[in-house]
Amino acid sequence: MSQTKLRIAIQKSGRLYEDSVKLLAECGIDLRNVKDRLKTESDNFPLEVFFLRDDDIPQYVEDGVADVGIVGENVLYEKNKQTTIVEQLGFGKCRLAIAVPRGQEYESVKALEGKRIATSYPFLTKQFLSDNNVNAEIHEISGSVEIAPGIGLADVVCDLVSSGSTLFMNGLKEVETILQSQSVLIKNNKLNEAQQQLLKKLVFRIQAVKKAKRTKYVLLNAPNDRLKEIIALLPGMKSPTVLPLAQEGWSSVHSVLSEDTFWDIIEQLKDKGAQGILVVPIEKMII
Ligand SMILES: Nc1ncnc2c1ncn2[C@@H]1O[C@H](COP(=O)(O)OP(=O)(O)OP(=O)(O)O)[C@@H](O)[C@H]1O
Ligand SMILES: O=P(O)(O)OC[C@H]1O[C@H](OP(=O)(O)OP(=O)(O)O)[C@H](O)[C@@H]1O
Ligand SMILES: [Mg+2]
Repeated sequence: MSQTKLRIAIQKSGRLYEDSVKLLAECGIDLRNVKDRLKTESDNFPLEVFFLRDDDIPQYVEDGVADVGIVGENVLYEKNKQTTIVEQLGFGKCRLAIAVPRGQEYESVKALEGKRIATSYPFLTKQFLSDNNVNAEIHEISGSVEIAPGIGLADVVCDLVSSGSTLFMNGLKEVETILQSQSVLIKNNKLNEAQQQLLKKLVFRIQAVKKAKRTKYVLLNAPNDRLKEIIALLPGMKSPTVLPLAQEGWSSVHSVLSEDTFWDIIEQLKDKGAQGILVVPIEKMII
């Protein structure tokens, strides 16, 4: 009997391609010949990879042509297919927003009444308008949305924004955020037992990579007479490791710190007499 493989759909090229392939690599999954291929597989994990347009990924996962997929929440909610989010992946962060010409006054969503809105996200735009009881005309276009007001195609746009520089360059200002988005791993709703087991393995690895990215390994030298205070500042995975230094009266302390509290704790450690603080990245973190 042939071995079950998990089939994953990722973007063929574009904003999510590199991060998706990198994530698989960080999970220790080697892919054969990625370049210019529409399909490939791994030699060291039972995984087949399909490279697709991101717009098609939710449909393929709903249909079970692919078991799982990596796609932006913006596309996932726009396509409105029956799939389940398994894990947020933290890349491709952007927002879907409404923008109007910079010189135009805008007080509330009512200002959109009767306007022509250019967007590649008709479903989400319609939903936003109807939630706000606004009637407007939607013009669906597949790209270069931000130039629409400048060429007389529309009065307003609803498109993805990250740094805001595309809006700025086209003389537009952001007035409403419809959705905050990042890439997510989605799954088909009817995976069999074998597929679910493989997905569990993949998610376990993804979570270990994600945790490691949020944490740092810290090594420092502490004077023994302040060791207690220094240890009290450090969480560690269970508790910090303490080893005697060759120089009497000093210890080496090792711990794991989360990115959120990192700088704050480092400052306090210095105040308490810690020296020679080394901060090292962690590749994987399994708790
Ligand atoms: N400026 C941005 N910053 C961060 N993430 C973004 C940005 N623009 C888009 N994204 C995210 O990346 C995804 C892919 O964007 P991209 O521009 O590559 O899409 P596309 O041109 O529709 O690609 P495809 O050819 O696969 O249809 C978007 O759906 C969104 O989730
Ligand atoms: O706020 P910013 O940082 O300027 O990013 C926003 C732009 O990024 C995306 O397009 P992309 O550059 O991916 O090109 P595309 O039009 O080919 O999708 C999006 O459609 C916006 O146009
Ligand atoms: Mg697309």
